[in-house]
Amino acid sequence: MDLHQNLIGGEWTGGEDASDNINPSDTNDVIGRYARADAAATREAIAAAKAAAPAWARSNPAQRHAILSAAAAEIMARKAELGELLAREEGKTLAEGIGEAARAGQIFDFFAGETLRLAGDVLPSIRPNVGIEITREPMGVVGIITPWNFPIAIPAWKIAPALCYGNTIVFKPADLVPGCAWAIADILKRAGLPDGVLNLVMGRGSVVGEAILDSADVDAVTFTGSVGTGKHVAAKCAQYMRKVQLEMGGKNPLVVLDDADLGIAVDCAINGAFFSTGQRCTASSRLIVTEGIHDKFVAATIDKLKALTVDDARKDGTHIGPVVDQKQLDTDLKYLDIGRSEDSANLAWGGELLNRATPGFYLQPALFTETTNDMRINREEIFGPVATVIRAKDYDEALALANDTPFGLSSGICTTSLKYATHFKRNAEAGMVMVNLPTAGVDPHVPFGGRKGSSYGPREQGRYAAEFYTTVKTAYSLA
Ligand SMILES: NC(=O)C1=CN([C@@H]2O[C@H](COP(=O)(O)OP(=O)(O)OC[C@H]3O[C@@H](n4cnc5c(N)ncnc54)[C@H](OP(=O)(O)O)[C@@H]3O)[C@@H](O)[C@H]2O)C=CC1
Ligand SMILES: O=C(O)CCC(=O)C(=O)O
Repeated sequence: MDLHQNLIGGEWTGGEDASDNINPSDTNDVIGRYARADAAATREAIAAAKAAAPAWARSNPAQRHAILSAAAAEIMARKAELGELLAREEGKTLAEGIGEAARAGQIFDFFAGETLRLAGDVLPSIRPNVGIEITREPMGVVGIITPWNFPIAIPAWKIAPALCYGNTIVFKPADLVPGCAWAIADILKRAGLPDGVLNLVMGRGSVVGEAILDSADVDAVTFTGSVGTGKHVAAKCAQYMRKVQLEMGGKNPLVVLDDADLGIAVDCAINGAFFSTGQRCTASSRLIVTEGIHDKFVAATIDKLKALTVDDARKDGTHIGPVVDQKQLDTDLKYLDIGRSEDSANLAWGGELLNRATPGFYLQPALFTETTNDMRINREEIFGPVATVIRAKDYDEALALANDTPFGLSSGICTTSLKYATHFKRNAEAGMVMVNLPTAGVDPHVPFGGRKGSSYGPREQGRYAAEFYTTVKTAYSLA
């Protein structure tokens, strides 16, 4: 079986230690073998990124544009193949996998354009004959640590802006999904990225991740993953006074008001809570529903859930693929038990393990009703196909419940009232607000991120990405 090596200083290298990339829809299916770097190899990658940094920082916008555009074009041209790889290694459905690959292409395309729009300010000083220039410079070496749930889009939305703004990279993808990460590195190398500008170091967080965090030569770290690891990353970065950006969990509410269009509300709930097997930090895990529509909404949602097909991610007709691995499945099952043990909570549908033609991590989507916001299933991120319904007496109570969470990533409302939609947009304590749309599923060219325990540091994506990937310089000169 082909060994996929790490990319360090422009050379494909390593692989003495390697892991099998396993298909969660069929655990007998090994996608390939992928190298696992150790701390020494990670330090080499950091040294390569450091050595490449001055030249890349001075590279001209046309060169960066050409490379990012070529990568975008190749990702787009290969979106079906890359989407299939994604579905095979992560368990998203084929349609979702292809959609995510296309999104990665759009992100590279966006930042290719941004290379040609880099700008600064020229200002007069309050002193006579003095001029001021405000410019943005790259941070230097950026450590990129990504999770398993968006194996191509999240690396794309960290790598593309890092390169656009002139940084070099040490990229550590999640150990569970090295396939898409390797494909991106391969595409960028062939697109003409100079040696050492992007270094791929696959392997474990406890080894590769720690080596990145422990290096004084890494100037900034961007991380997406769990709250626990995120806090650890932030603490380590503080020791080095290093810039850090964290995207972590969510416990995103979808408020459904009496005046909502029932069809839209149910579609938003099904999509937001259960698509991508609920493994999205933007998933609508809390459905907050007012009294007048509650019973109709629950009945219609369960009808739709009954019609969903849970099966092999790449099979025609599959709506929901498997859970990503045994560890995440165990977490989902643990929270199902926690929910079942709550006094009032009622597991109204789902939660059963499913057998399919191949051995995989198949779990029936689950809906708890009659839950209260203080239950653990409503406080803690589950990250699986499990959602809850919470009753609210009116809009004011629904808004208060929506905001009563340690998280603040995405918040949604289904209503036909302009008054409530407008009030919710202003008062939802979240980085992203959705009106009559699922809480998950965002555009590639606008800021992404949250508040409270969900995010830390500057926003990702769109032009706002410049805040993290650059540092501002103010230069004064006597005319
Ligand atoms: N907000 C989000 O988008 C995501 C949230 N999660 C949440 O996290 C839970 C657990 O998922 P998990 O994959 O374990 O999340 P982690 O936070 O552990 O993993 C995210 C990334 O951090 C790496 N990492 C782990 N430990 C360290 C460390 N000590 N230093 C540096 N990097 C490290 C991981 O490496 P490795 O390759 O070893 O995993 C991975 O690349 C999920 O159930 C879910 O609740 C998970 C994924 C995404
Ligand atoms: O909902 C989306 O489109 C993005 C979600 C995401 O980035 C995540 O779950 O990590």
